Amino acid sequence: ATTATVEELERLIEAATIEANSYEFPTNARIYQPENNEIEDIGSFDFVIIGGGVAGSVIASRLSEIRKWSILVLEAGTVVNSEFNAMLGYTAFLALSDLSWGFRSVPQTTACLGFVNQSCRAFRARGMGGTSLINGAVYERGMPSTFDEWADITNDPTWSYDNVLPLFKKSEDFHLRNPNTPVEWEYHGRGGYLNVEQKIPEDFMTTLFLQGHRELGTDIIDYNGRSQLGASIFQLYTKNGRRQSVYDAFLTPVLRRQNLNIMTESYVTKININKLTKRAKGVTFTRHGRTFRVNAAKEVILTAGVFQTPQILMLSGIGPKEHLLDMGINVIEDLEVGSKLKDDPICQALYISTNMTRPVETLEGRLQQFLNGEGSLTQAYSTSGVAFQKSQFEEQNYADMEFLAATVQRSAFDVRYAGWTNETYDAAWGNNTNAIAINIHNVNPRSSGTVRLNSSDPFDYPLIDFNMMSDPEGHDMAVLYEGINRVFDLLRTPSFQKINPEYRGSPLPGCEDQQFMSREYWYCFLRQTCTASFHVRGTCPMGADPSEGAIVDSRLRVFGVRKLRVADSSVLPTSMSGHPVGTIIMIAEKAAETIKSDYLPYIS
Ligand SMILES: Cc1cc2nc3c(=O)[nH]c(=O)nc-3n(C[C@H](O)[C@H](O)[C@H](O)COP(=O)(O)OP(=O)(O)OC[C@H]3O[C@@H](n4cnc5c(N)ncnc54)[C@H](O)[C@@H]3O)c2cc1C
Repeated sequence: ATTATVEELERLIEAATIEANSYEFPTNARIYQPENNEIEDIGSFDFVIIGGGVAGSVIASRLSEIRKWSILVLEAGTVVNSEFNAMLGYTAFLALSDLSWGFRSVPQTTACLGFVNQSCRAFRARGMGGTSLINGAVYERGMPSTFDEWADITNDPTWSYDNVLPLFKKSEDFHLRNPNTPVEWEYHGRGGYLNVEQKIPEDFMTTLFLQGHRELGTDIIDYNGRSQLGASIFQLYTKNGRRQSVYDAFLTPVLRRQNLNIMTESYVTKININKLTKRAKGVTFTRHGRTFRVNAAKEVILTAGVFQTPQILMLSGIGPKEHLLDMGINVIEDLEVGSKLKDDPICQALYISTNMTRPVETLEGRLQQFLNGEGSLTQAYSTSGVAFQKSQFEEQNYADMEFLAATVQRSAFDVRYAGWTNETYDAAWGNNTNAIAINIHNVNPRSSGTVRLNSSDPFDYPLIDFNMMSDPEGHDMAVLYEGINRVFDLLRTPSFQKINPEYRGSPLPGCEDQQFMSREYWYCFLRQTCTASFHVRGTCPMGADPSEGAIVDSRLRVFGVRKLRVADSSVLPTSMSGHPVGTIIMIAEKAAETIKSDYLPYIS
């Protein structure tokens, strides 16, 4: 609920627009640098959690249920409490604000070629709630068989879908707002911390998207039910149309717990590990120009996200031996940390002209709708239709393509947000009018990249190399090209034909030598326009064998180091074909249950 008025929201939007259009991203973390070399000890907590993001918030909430345990969360950002942030419709503005770490990839050679410096944006947020402060709030779990595969990879049946489904349900409070959405109730939870709902009212484009898919013979499904394959409507973890960060959902209700301690603006530089016993003893962090050391009586739990979790491990001596030695860091454990970075390439540049006229909506009208929990500002994407499909190359039963429909307008802001070069954007846009875009994700790619240290200085940003669409067999490119053909199939359906769709892009810079709209042209188009979808994972994958690249075991313990767990997006051992927050929350729930069973003998 809010007491804000339309006028107050208008003022917030004005201020955020100015900030988003002028914000310069930091290129390092020097704002956290201490003023001197003194280190102050601040005592001991049972569990020290590094990073109060999605996973960190869930784990802190669940561990602090045990009143005799003291919990400390160290988070680099602050607690964010702004009415502006509640409006999902302004999500892109939040990524261009000081909530954003401002990471970018190193220059790429196989994707993001039409972006400034051939670099993909790598948005991550700081603040309690982590990247859920700036994300699209889509709630999705992936295919049930993903988790059976995780059980095989880890040799641990507790990761099978039957065993993790109760954890998904435990977190969830599902509400059916749009009755057109099929729901398989047995897969949904009620009464959990995380409200899940759909945007209302359903917009024209969503209805059209579903109708077009029906005409192609695609089932309309609950993608969080028994199968993910089909077309559907987004499930969002918003509450009455307002952003609900994972901090809002899991920690705000329990802040009164005396054993729960949260220190914001606290930047962790190192996990302190006894070199002889290889036991994590505690953590060093900086805060307001000073350096502190805190002891972890039971464990250190690392949830600093997919880029900074591996960075902190490497700074602490856990990582690929050669790389650590190059950086002048003493090696405590030689593990392939940061060596399997994965993100899903997304092509958002397939703009299609239509004869659709948009309903005229005033800002005041949209804000009024938002205050009633409805309308375009309650969702990050312009429409709610989504389809998960299998390409001809997918040998198992996973979705490897995701399609979203968007209504779009030519906008300098989009260029800035995505990091396009103007030339590529202008050519992709071409002569479009009343455009829509059908976005294509490859949600099960084979290519992977790396996260490495830039130096041994904890205030340098890590080096992020996505290396998307680089697999030698060309599988990822072939899937995306099939995606382009499927978009044109959708546009040929009777429902879409009514809006007179037409491709009116111009030849892209760098692709002039290819015959326009030939297969070779589209391959070039994809390399120029595909970028990261921010569903990054896998920098510390879970597995059974560190010699095969696993960093944590099935109980999320770092191999070879005692009293240290990793429990965030870094540990996903495979893709879960889509938007990861639902799965990361489940992993965090499982981490908390595992820790409880390790320390409390009466819990099995
Ligand atoms: C623009 C955008 C849209 C997205 N949309 C969706 C979506 O709709 N649905 C979905 O499922 N996923 C979405 N995602 C992805 C999703 O938000 C992330 O996968 C998820 O938040 C990762 O959770 P995490 O716990 O691993 O890390 P985070 O949530 O990123 O949390 C890590 C926390 O650690 C803190 N931290 C890092 N380093 C330090 C340090 N040295 N010291 C102290 N604290 C530190 C950070 O400040 C942060 O708060 C989106 C991402 C982006 C960027």
